[in-house]
Amino acid sequence: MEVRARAPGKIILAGEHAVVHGSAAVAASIGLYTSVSLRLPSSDVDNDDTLTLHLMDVGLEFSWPIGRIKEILPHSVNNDASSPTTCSEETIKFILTVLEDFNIPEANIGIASGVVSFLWLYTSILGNKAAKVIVSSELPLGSGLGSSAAFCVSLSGAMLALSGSVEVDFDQDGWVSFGEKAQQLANKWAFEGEKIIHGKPSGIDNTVSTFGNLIKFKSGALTCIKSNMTLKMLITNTKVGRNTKALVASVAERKKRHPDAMTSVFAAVDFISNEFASIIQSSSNFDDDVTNNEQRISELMEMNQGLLRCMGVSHTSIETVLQTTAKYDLTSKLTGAGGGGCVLTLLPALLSATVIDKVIGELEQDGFQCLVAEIGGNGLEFRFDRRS
Ligand SMILES: Nc1ncnc2c1ncn2[C@@H]1O[C@H](COP(=O)(O)OP(=O)(O)OP(=O)(O)O)[C@@H](O)[C@H]1O
Ligand SMILES: C[C@@](O)(CCO)CC(=O)[O-]
Ligand SMILES: [Mg+2]
Repeated sequence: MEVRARAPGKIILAGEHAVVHGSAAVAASIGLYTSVSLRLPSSDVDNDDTLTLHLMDVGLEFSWPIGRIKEILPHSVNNDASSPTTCSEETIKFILTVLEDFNIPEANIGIASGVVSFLWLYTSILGNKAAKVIVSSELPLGSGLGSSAAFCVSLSGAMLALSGSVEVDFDQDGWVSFGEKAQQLANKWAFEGEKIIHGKPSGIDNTVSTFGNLIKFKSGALTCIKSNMTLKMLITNTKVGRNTKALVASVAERKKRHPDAMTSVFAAVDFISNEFASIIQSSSNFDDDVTNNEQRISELMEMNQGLLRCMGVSHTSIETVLQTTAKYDLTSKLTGAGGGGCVLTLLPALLSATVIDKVIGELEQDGFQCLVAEIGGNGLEFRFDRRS
């Protein structure tokens, strides 16, 4: 039997990093997905008694005999899909040493934490069943668009769908959402996966990937934002690689060194995110209101970027994007963990297509990659392939 699941990436409109320290943040899902195909053997002939993980985006395949899985992760014998549990530091370190056998190329070394996350989720949710799992993504990996969360959410969704622990309708055609209870459980498991990749995640990325749309998030609590404002953002990928875990840890270190100053920075971000959320929530479609709201949002983005600089997570490539877009009177801020990765630029509703083309042309000439993605679409979805 085969199930497919997909989960979207995200942009953070305001509040990244500060959200890890209890401030509010605003995020939206984007129409770029990570997809998982999970196939359990349907007959003994099919069953070669191995667990295989194929990561298409990096061209790597991992495979373990089920006997080895039981040795590495003995909890797989008594797994309980209904109660999400945290993988201990000790177990993470142990699995990382086991993965040394695969000689993961240096350029893809960050993938190891994704594989640990996969193994933890798989053995916790499906125990030690043989299976073939294939992951592919439309998202750039490690660029601030929530690829790690989309990875963990889509895996958790596919695994839960075949676990027997959530109700799923096998008879529906096309992509369907899970019921609320199953969504909550997938989100909790994905958070456990994110902990392995991020160290200390706030939970905003897995939450927006699971539930989709526009959300405000603070101290683990989600508020859905209903907005009729058409927010248009240009996403520019600086293509400078970075690692969210290291950046989150560096902000925590800075907070230890300057607790009062950093607490004030986080408090300022909290005000910015709350104001951002209330503007997009209350917006009307009258031209004057739209322009006024866009000006306010643009100022909040500028302030948020300044505070992200205070946290030490901007980068020369990000500053170059900011300077280029400023030439066209456009405001930008980094999105996600920063340190490279992606930058958002607000595209006002009345901005002409000619100007947009010019900005994109100039950014691409600098070697950056521009993406235009739909904001605020669906979250986690699944579908069954009845032929298998
Ligand atoms: N499609 C994928 N295939 C394999 N591993 C993936 C995939 N997507 C994400 N990962 C894992 O997630 C890691 C990247 O996560 P990281 O949190 O650093 O970046 P991000 O999630 O793209 O950005 P941000 O957290 O700032 O939104 C990869 O190194 C890998 O371990
Ligand atoms: C940098 C951060 O705030 C967002 C990464 O997309 C980390 C997190 O909230 O887990
Ligand atoms: Mg991430």
